[in-house]
Amino acid sequence: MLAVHFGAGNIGRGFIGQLLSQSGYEVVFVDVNEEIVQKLQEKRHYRVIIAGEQIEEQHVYHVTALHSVKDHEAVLQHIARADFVTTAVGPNVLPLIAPVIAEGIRKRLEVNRTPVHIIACENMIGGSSFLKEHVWKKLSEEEQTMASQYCSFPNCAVDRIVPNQKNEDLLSVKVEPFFEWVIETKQMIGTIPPIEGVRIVDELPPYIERKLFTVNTGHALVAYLGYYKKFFTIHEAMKDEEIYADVVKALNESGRVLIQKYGWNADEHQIYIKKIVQRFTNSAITDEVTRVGRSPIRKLGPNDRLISPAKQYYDLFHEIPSGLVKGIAALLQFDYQEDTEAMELQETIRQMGIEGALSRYAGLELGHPLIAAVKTEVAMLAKQ
Ligand SMILES: NC(=O)c1ccc[n+]([C@@H]2O[C@H](COP(=O)([O-])OP(=O)(O)OC[C@H]3O[C@@H](n4cnc5c(N)ncnc54)[C@H](O)[C@@H]3O)[C@@H](O)[C@H]2O)c1
Ligand SMILES: O=P(O)(O)OC[C@@H](O)[C@@H](O)[C@H](O)[C@H](O)CO
Repeated sequence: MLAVHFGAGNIGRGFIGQLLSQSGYEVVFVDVNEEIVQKLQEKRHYRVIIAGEQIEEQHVYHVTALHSVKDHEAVLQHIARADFVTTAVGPNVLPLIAPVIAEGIRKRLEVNRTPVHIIACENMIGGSSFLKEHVWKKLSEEEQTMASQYCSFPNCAVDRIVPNQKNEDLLSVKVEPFFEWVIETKQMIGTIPPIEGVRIVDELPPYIERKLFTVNTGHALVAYLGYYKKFFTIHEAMKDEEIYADVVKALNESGRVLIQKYGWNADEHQIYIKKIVQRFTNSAITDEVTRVGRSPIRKLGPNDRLISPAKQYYDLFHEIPSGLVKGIAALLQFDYQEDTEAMELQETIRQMGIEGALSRYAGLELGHPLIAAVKTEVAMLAKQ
């Protein structure tokens, strides 16, 4: 059994690769980082350090790697044989890897007419569908028709906090104990081969929105408010009583939307929120606010973790969700110089103002009541 996984980074090694390997798959990572690729080829093994109240080590075997440009032909051959093709490269990179996946599918159609599941494990709604759109652009109509019989792109939600790594050896990954991987079966071709620990559901939207609008919404608030107050890590920022209270407030707002929209049980959702808030306080991992706040333009998107729940809240309840609005205001202050999106966002705010930036990146129409609320919150933050 073979899995080809694009992106041997934090979540790739620390979660997807680990689960696939433990489920009996030979895992071939594909990456552009030559150092990581070489080390994986050499060692064919790495450690996952599970850091909670206790520290536990798990060993991941039967892994290797290919360079996505230098080993192009080998990547295609592996896609042609794989049972799974998975990705964890970041939403903005999916269009860049789509051409090689399309070529791999083309090769596969020549030599192997069995189903393959192509799954984007990214923090976004409809990640695999988005990848499919880009792959399809590279195939002819005839190839698309053939590929439709064998290649499915099930959407999924993945959850495990994996910080940037600072270990002695390059391949080890320190992760939190919690994990969740939910895959949607709708429109799947054939049955999904078993992967240990994966939950299979008919319809993904309730699960991906619950994850993105709780874990990632809360995480974004801690990151941006923490950065604003000059905290270095997420767990340090969570010790600030005001930030803690702001996170809980915003999660109750997104929770109100999720409960109303999907019928989640209110008491169970409170337990879910508590568990997530507790995960953010884990001091056994060092997760920098700048990692969690990375790519603020992506995070300001209309379907992403702050704007989508805020807009849905306003549309459903005709009230301003002041906790979520504070998170958006804090995002607009994120001026981390090493983050190119943060720099672009700051430049846009300088040129077009907050209203212009929210209209351009968040898709809020000029005059939307959320814009005025964000502006008020930005002014309040400035007074602190
Ligand atoms: N880290 C987490 O806690 C976490 C949890 C859940 C989901 N995710 C999602 O997983 C994705 C990856 O996040 P991450 O934290 O692992 O990031 P990361 O930067 O650690 O890993 C991304 C990897 O992709 C590789 N890459 C970049 N361009 C590539 C290309 N063209 N071809 C092949 N590989 C390429 C990079 O070299 C890197 O190794 C993101 O969408 C993120 O939202 C992350
Ligand atoms: O990966 P991003 O940039 O979309 O979001 C940053 C973090 O919130 C994220 O990586 C979480 O750690 C992860 O989603 C937990 O499952």
